[in-house]
Amino acid sequence: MTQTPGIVVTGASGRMGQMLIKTISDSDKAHLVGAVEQAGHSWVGRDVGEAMGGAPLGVTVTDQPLEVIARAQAIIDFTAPEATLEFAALAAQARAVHVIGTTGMTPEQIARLGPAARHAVIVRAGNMSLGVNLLVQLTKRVAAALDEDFDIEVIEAHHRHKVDAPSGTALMLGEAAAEGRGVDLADVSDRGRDGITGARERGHIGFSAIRGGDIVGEHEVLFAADGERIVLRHAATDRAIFARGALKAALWGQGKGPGEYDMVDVLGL
Ligand SMILES: NC(=O)C1=CN([C@@H]2O[C@H](COP(=O)(O)OP(=O)(O)OC[C@H]3O[C@@H](n4cnc5c(N)ncnc54)[C@H](OP(=O)(O)O)[C@@H]3O)[C@@H](O)[C@H]2O)C=CC1
Ligand SMILES: O=C(O)C1=N[C@H](C(=O)O)C[C@H](O)C1
Repeated sequence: MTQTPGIVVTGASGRMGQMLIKTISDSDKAHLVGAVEQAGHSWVGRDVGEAMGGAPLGVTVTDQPLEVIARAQAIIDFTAPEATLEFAALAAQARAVHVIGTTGMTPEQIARLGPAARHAVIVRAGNMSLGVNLLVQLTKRVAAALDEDFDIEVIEAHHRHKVDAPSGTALMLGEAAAEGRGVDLADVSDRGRDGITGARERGHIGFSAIRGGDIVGEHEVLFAADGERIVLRHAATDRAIFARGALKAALWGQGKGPGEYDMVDVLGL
């Protein structure tokens, strides 16, 4: 029988880490070969299934990522920017597909993924769901069809624990709107308005972030003109959509040439 790809999950105890472990364990297309946490974490040395409060999965949580990545065909990584850069180097060494869901990376940190992508496949997206990646395409089309009489605003809402803003998804949507308009987002981006900001500048793309409760992730792209408004909206109600997308990316990357890819490549949108 052909063996399915073995996958390592980093940030195993995290909200996404646990969802990924469940998704991989339930899948017949891949199997879990490693679960990584930081040194000193209370889960290290325990069976990851038991640590999650369920049945044993036969995988012990480790703080030695290279040991498990060396035996894996893919690593799925929803952690934090500097950790992701370290995992990228290890995945490149092992020639394992590195699926990156981590958001909040600066342009400099993203550029530092370049050397790893010369040796291995990297699939990175601020949102791994089918719905959001479709919304990105729609945003690009709508922005291309409208002129600057329509003000573009990206509004996002997330749970109280989220540490980065605007969300990775909001930035993807902003980039798509800017691309549709044929402008560089860095030149037209309005972030964090407060105080006497002056009137809105024509052609700018604004961002607003709401944080509260257990909101999984909601995104709206507003095109507002005199006399009419268009609203494109996505609401995530279950983190499983991100985990399913990430697993799809890990499988899609098998046998692909080294390089940087995103979910538009994976989903063929
Ligand atoms: N692209 C997408 O579709 C999605 C992206 N995300 C992004 O994924 C990331 C994680 O989100 P979420 O699961 O909610 O966050 P959590 O805080 O619940 O989990 C983060 C995990 O990463 C671990 N971690 C943090 N720093 C390091 C490090 N230096 N080395 C190793 N492990 C580390 C944490 O360990 P510890 O507990 O020890 O701190 C924790 O287990 C965020 O950037 C979020 O925006 C989230 C959902 C969807
Ligand atoms: O931190 C989260 O939770 C999420 N992060 C991603 C983002 O920054 O857009 C994706 C999703 O919205 C959930």
